[in-house]
Amino acid sequence: MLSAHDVTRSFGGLTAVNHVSLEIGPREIVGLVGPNGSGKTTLLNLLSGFLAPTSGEIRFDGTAVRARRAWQPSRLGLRRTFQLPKLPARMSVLEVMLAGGRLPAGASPWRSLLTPGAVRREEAAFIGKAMGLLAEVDLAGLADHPAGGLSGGQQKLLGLAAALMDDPAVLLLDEPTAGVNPSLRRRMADHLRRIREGGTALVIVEHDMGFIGDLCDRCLALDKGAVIANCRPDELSGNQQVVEAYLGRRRPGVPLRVVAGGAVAGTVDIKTSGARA
Ligand SMILES: Nc1ncnc2c1ncn2[C@@H]1O[C@H](COP(=O)(O)OP(=O)(O)OP(=O)(O)O)[C@@H](O)[C@H]1O
Repeated sequence: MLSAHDVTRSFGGLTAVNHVSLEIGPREIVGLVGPNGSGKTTLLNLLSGFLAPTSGEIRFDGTAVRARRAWQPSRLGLRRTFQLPKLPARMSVLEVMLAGGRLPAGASPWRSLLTPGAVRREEAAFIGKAMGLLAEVDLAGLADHPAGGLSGGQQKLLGLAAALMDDPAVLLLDEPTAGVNPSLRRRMADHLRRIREGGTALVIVEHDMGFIGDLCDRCLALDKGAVIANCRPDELSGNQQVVEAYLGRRRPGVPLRVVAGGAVAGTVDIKTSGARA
């Protein structure tokens, strides 16, 4: 459905994404993991049509995704969230939601004049959908508040809810759990599973390996811009290349610090901080 064909993206002399080819299938949940600076966000930007590749091509259902035509990726059914969302501060939470979706057909002035009852019903359904999505992320009570007044975690949740207004075919999420409290993280995981059941494929950049293990069917691990593993989340810790990417090359006698645990039994939490051997 969504695919990358030998995609490279450079910034000056730095190659952030290096000859990556991949395929995301319908209703798949795929995690993008890797150490800091390994190219995850750049790859997400490329897949979502937010950034153009230096070489190679991104395709969605056979159509080339064109970053230069800003409206095209979302028309195709690709939506994304940001690591640090920049929401219009003065718009209310509900207005941000309504701006996230395509307007009902009633937006046409002629239709509003000729069939006002039908238009009112469509608008009520549109607002009802927005309120339902806000309720899923505990923000329905803040619908009239300015979006700029929300906490960082709440702004991320609003970004997620707004991205769902159009029922995207593929939703790409950049670190969705950063700044979100643990109980809401669990609800977010349930919510993302329901989104998949509704027919949307998910690509998730995330450092929380418990969240990844809990949710993803498959993981792509990146190192220095290249894909070094394409496997189930529980297979990551047994992959020597992945372990070395996180921890650095093993010196003789220095144990690998891969710590079992995380949010779900059987998943593996690869600790990155201060762990370079
Ligand atoms: N717009 C840009 N201009 C120059 N260099 C960039 C730009 N965007 C990313 N890079 C560089 O590309 C490399 C990959 O960055 P990227 O943000 O994709 O990594 P990441 O895996 O998402 O990192 P993190 O986990 O820390 O968010 C880094 O060296 C980064 O400095």
